[in-house]
Amino acid sequence: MSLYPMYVNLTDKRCLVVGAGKVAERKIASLIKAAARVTVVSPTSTPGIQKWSDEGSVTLHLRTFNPEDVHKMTIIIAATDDPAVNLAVHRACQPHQWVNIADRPDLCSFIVPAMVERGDLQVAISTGGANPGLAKKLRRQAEQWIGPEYESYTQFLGEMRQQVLSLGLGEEEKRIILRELLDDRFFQWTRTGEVERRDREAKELFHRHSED
Ligand SMILES: C[C@@]1(CC(=O)O)C2=NC(=C\c3[nH]c(c(CCC(=O)O)c3CC(=O)O)Cc3[nH]c(c(CC(=O)O)c3CCC(=O)O)/C=C3\N/C(=C\2)[C@@H](CCC(=O)O)[C@]3(C)CC(=O)O)/[C@H]1CCC(=O)O
Ligand SMILES: NC(=O)c1ccc[n+]([C@@H]2O[C@H](COP(=O)([O-])OP(=O)(O)OC[C@H]3O[C@@H](n4cnc5c(N)ncnc54)[C@H](O)[C@@H]3O)[C@@H](O)[C@H]2O)c1
Repeated sequence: MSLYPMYVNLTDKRCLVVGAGKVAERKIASLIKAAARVTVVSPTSTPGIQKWSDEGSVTLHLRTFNPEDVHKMTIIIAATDDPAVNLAVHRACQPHQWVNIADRPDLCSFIVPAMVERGDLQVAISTGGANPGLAKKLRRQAEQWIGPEYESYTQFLGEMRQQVLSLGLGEEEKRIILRELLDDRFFQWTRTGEVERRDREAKELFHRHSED
C-alpha cells in the first residue's frame, strides 16, 4: 500500500499517548516539539516523561488505560507492552480519529517516519512499516550529507524568497533570482560562515534584476 505523506500542524491539538516507556518517549518528544497538547496515560513512566510532566509539557495520569481516555482526542498513540491493551485502544477509537498502534502496523491510520531535522527543513524517511530499522539507518546516513548548516541555509533561503516575492517583479525575473539563489555558492558561503559575503551577493543579485 502506498501511504500519503503529510506534514500536519498539531499546535494545540489534543493527543493521547497510552504507555510511557521507551517507544512512547520517542513519540512524545516529537509531539511536544510540534506544540501538541499531550496527555499520557500509564501506570509507570520513564524518568524523561516524568520530567516533561513536572515541567508542564504533558499531562501524565499514572494509571491504566480507560476507553473513555480517547474522547475528544485528535491523535491517539498506543505504545504499551501489552498487545491486548494496544488492541483495546484501537477498539475505543472512532474511524475519524488518527491512530497509531506501536505493535500493529496493520491497524495504524498513520505511521511515524524517521526524521532529519534542520530547523524548517524536515526530511522524512519511511519504509511504510516494511523495516523501521532501515528508515533509521538511512536517516543516519542522510544526516551526514544534510548537515547542521542546513538550518541557517534554509532560513536564509526562506528570508530571501520572501524578499523576492515582495519586490513585485515579473514571473520571469522572480524565477531567475530564485534559481540563482539555489546556486551552490550561497550554500558554500553559509557553510564556511561567510554570511556577510553571501548576503551582499544576494543583495547585488536583487539589484541587478530589479533594475532590468
Ligand atoms: C522510524 C521510527 C520513528 C519513530 O518511532 O519515532 C519508527 N520506528 C523506529 C525505530 C524502530 N522500531 C523498531 C525497531 C527495532 C528493529 C526492528 O524491529 O526492525 C527500531 C530501531 C531501533 O529502535 O533502533 C521495531 C518496530 N517498529 C514497529 C514495530 C511493529 C511491527 O512492525 O510489527 C516494531 C517491532 C516491535 C517488536 O519488537 O515487537 C512499527 C513501526 N515503527 C515505525 C517507526 C513505523 C514504521 C516506520 C517506517 O517503516 O517507515 C511503525 C509501523 C509504526 C510507528 O511506530 O509509527 C523509529 C526510528 C527513528 C529514528 O531513529 O530515526
Ligand atoms: N513502533 C515502534 O517504533 C516500536 C519499536 C519498538 C517496539 N515497539 C512495540 O512497542 C511496545 C512498547 O515498547 P517499549 O519499549 O516502549 O515498552 P516499555 O516496557 O518500555 O513500556 C511499556 C509501557 O506501557 C505501560 N503500560 C502497560 N500496561 C498499560 C496499561 N494497561 N495502560 C497504560 N499503560 C500501560 C507501562 O507502564 C510502560 O510505561 C513493545 O511491546 C513493542 O511491541 C514498537
